[in-house]
Amino acid sequence: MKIACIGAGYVGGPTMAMIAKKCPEIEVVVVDINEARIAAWNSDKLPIYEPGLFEVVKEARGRNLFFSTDVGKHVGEADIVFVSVNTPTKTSGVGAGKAADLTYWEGAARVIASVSTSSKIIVEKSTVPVKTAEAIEKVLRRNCKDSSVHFEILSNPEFLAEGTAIEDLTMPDRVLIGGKDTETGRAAIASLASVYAHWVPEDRILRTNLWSAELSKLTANAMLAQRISSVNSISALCEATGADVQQVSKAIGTDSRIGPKFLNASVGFGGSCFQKDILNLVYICETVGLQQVADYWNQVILMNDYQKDRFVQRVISAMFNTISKKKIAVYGFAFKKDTGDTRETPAIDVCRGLVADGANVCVYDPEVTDDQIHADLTQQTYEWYDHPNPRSAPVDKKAIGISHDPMEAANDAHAICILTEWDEFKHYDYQKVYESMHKPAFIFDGRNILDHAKLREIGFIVYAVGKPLEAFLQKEY
Ligand SMILES: NC(=O)c1ccc[n+]([C@@H]2O[C@H](COP(=O)([O-])OP(=O)(O)OC[C@H]3O[C@@H](n4cnc5c(N)ncnc54)[C@H](O)[C@@H]3O)[C@@H](O)[C@H]2O)c1
Ligand SMILES: O=c1ccn([C@@H]2O[C@H](COP(=O)(O)OP(=O)(O)O[C@H]3O[C@H](CO)[C@@H](O)[C@H](O)[C@H]3O)[C@@H](O)[C@H]2O)c(=O)[nH]1
Repeated sequence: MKIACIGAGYVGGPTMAMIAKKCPEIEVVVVDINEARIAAWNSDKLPIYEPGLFEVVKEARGRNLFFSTDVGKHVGEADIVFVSVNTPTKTSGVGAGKAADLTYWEGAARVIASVSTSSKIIVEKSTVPVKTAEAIEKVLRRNCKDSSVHFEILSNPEFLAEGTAIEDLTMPDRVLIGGKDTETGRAAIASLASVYAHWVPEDRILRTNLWSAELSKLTANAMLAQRISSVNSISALCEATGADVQQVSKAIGTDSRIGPKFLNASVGFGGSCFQKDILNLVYICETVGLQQVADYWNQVILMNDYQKDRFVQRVISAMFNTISKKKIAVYGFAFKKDTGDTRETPAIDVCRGLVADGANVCVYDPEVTDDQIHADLTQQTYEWYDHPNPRSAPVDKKAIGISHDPMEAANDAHAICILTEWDEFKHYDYQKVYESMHKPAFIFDGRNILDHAKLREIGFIVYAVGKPLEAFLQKEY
């Protein structure tokens, strides 16, 4: 069996590496139009940072795992073609700011059609709107010159999270395969299931119809993001009342119907998926006339925007309503720990908000590159139609410092903002950090990862999301 995967990104690379590792008899080729990305996959410096990924790639690369820019050749030869291209939110035209942009998906489908001389199973790995399979099938059918070629489309959404991709792929909670309830549909599902069955227990391979699989992916992300927005909304109430959001999360999370995961209050959720997929869900609801359902899910995003903005307001008000010309160290720029990915990271909005109020930020992140930080903060980003962020304007490069040393970043600073939960932040010598800062020295813990009592003993004024406000902050706010 030969597998090709179109799209060598955060999903295509790790998922195919895992299939190649677990199925040595299957040839797996990951193809992409981005030459630099393919070159990086073929090198010792992979294009994405993901714990454990390099070991998996190294084991299979050159044996039965290959990375190539020759899209036509490898797709043409494959029995199964995974499509894991990007499906970002549309930024212009009908549905701008909400609908998924399927340009890359359709482009991939047209390539598949044009090079296919044998029948193939086409697997939707990208996250797509419900009914995409139907549209893609039409594109494939109408563009393939050989009428004897049959395309069977399956939906096999990916649930890995960045930072834990290898863990998630090694032991997935489930593998979801949606397909048609026809003879060829059932055969295709069985064929794809046999690939995963190399390492995934049979009872974790779920089979559904196409539309359920497509919708399950959007729903899973919406529900996960909703939990974060819910707990973040409660964090604001905790600060107003003296309750402690971590105690509340623990108390509710021990209820087995609620469960303990995804209840960490934070500066807001980021990442390339949650916002995009909820907007997509909202758009689908609107197009089928379900405005109340659309409004319900849109609120998850509005609450996330509120949380990011609330954090910036806290910083400003705590620091006597002026952060003009004050140096603020930002610890963490990635949207979560153990990744170098900054897509939709809350750090963008927070840094822009701080700079808009006159601060000089100095960013330290162990994985994100300087170029990425500069690009994220200085380039024009899309103004979301339904939730424009007043603090989202690009900022001047001069107001952004970047340091590769956390001690240096904090030196002469008035405040530190913790925006990513990198483990190393817990182990710094905060006594030394304190001594190098202006007084009063503030720490704004947007991830609740530090030892706040110890920091207060040292002399810091500490704000932590959803935790009881210390007297100093109550007076200032
Ligand atoms: N990032 C995640 O953690 C994650 C998890 C689950 C699902 N998803 C979904 O998976 C999809 C891919 O996400 P990603 O983060 O891997 O995106 P990505 O941007 O990292 O990678 C997509 C790749 O596809 C390539 N590409 C686009 N059109 C192409 C074409 N016609 N031919 C060849 N290559 C082409 C691009 O060059 C790019 O390298 C999205 O739909 C996303 O929503 C992402
Ligand atoms: O209790 C929590 C958990 C997460 N987050 C934040 O939420 C965002 C997303 O985190 P996470 O879901 O762990 O990472 P992603 O890589 O975005 O993974 C999500 O999005 C992927 C893309 O669709 C899905 O495949 C995954 O199942 C889904 O978890 C990050 O900013 C986290 O810091 C919180 O603030 N509090």
